[in-house]
Amino acid sequence: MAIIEGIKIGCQKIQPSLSSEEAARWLWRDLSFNLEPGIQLGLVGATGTGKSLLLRAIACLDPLDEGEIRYLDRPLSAWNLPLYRSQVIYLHQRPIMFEGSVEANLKAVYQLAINSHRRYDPHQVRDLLETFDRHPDFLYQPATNLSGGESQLVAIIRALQLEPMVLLLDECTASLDPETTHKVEEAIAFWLSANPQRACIWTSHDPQQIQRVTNQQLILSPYVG
Ligand SMILES: Nc1ncnc2c1ncn2[C@@H]1O[C@H](COP(=O)(O)OP(=O)(O)OP(=O)(O)O)[C@@H](O)[C@H]1O
Repeated sequence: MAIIEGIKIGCQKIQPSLSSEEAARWLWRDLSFNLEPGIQLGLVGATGTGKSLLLRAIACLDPLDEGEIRYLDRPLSAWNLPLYRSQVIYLHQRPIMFEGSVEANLKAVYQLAINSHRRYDPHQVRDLLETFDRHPDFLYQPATNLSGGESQLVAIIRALQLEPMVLLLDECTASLDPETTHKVEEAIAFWLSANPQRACIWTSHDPQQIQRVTNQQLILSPYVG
């Protein structure tokens, strides 16, 4: 059974400056896909074809205009949203950091009611920091002063510590150097291998990365209606 299934989904781009007939055009339509367990799916398409929008729709952050997305064979509307979002995590290219230290940012997710049964695990976090060659003192840095790449690392650790089932990786290594990018790819592969039911979707502007890490690809083409 697919973990996530898109059934004839469509999304329109709203262009308020245009006349009403032209104002809404389909970015993608009649799009169907399956995300199977164990798969790293590459979402491929030119700039502006709606890759981020598709990941955000899967994460239930943007609505669809047509069709249905299902998680574990149930429509997203049938899921408790916080529970769904704790299992299917979207990683933004420019993650938002809260005021406070890196560690405060990592701990913040445990204040959500859906994670109240979990505890922040300093050993797990230190292991992840080590994986990414970060000194433990990194935890005490003010998170709002981090570089783009450092913020991406914090966002990746923040997600991995929650042991989600699906990661939606939206150019999540775009600001990292090649060596750290490889370490992130390895950490994602390790996370995936720890549970055969897990899967992830990558977008990247680096075709080599898509070739390297993904074992299936979904090509988004501009919709011609
Ligand atoms: N919620 C939304 N509803 C409709 N259209 C949107 C929405 N959010 C963004 N768009 C538009 O959809 C188009 C596709 O944006 P998106 O960021 O998904 O593209 P992308 O394929 O990820 O591009 P890139 O490769 O540059 O990252 C853009 O023109 C954007 O303005």
